[in-house]
Amino acid sequence: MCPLTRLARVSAIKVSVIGADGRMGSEVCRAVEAAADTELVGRFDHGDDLGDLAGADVVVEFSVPDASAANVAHCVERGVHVVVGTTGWSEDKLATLRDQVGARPGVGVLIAPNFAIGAILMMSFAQQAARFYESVEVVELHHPDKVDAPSGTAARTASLIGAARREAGLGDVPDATTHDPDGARGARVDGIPVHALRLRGLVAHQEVLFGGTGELLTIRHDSFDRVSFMPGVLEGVRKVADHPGVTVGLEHYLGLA
Ligand SMILES: NC(=O)C1=CN([C@@H]2O[C@H](COP(=O)(O)OP(=O)(O)OC[C@H]3O[C@@H](n4cnc5c(N)ncnc54)[C@H](O)[C@@H]3O)[C@@H](O)[C@H]2O)C=CC1
Ligand SMILES: O=C(O)C1=N[C@H](C(=O)O)C[C@H](O)C1
Repeated sequence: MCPLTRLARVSAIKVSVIGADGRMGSEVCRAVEAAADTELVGRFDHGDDLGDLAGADVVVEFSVPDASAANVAHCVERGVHVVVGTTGWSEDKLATLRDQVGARPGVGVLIAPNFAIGAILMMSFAQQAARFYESVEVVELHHPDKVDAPSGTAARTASLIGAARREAGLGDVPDATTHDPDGARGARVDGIPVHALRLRGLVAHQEVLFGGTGELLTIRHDSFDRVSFMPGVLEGVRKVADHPGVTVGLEHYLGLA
């Protein structure tokens, strides 16, 4: 860390939250207010003028997939670091963001499909296991108010598994299905079947099932409460300034990638 950055960190990190009235945004506001080294300076939601972002050093963005890219671009243009939890970051959107951030050297953007430490480990374990199993499917389970499917976590998990399988020279997952008019076999992400369940009472859950001859390995993670995401969000807020450019996945801040 450069001496100037260390000096700046003596005072609390000024944080604004976009999507502050939402389930995650409101939890983030509470966590930022409760932490000794962060100060909540701004709360923004749909229809608000983001302006100078209330003078924030770091913005935390949890809105909706259709709005996130424009919100993040607004922050980057003003030289403000951003920690993004919103889903829906396609390769195209990421490429545009990388260009925007490239024009603002020193600005850091963290895009994390999931901030829960157990979910990050689940993805890492799944990536490790992928080359050993002929079959794999991802099942994500969420609250029924979630607007996107499959979840960002499931899509990322499937992409990591797909890449690991290709690297290991594995072919397609075995599946004799020829007749599935209603899509009962789920979606495919990078060739990996992904199934999305929506049930009242749930928060955020995922199973990754690996099948081999005579055995099944199941890796499961459950977030029972949105507080599970907060240590990861705060870690992102503390470290984003030290990671200029665009980073996808909190694992890169945790020494796991
Ligand atoms: N990365 C992670 O660990 C997690 C990510 N998420 C993701 O975060 C996002 C938000 O999830 P929830 O908080 O459950 O949704 P939510 O629907 O409760 O909150 C979204 C908020 O964004 C606001 N909003 C809508 N359009 C906006 C705009 N143009 N500018 C600013 N604010 C706007 C809404 O009014 C609402 O208050 C989703 O994409 C979800 O998948 C959710 C949980 C954990
Ligand atoms: O909408 C949610 O709730 C969640 N969204 C993220 C996702 O789509 O992966 C993270 C977590 O699963 C909760």
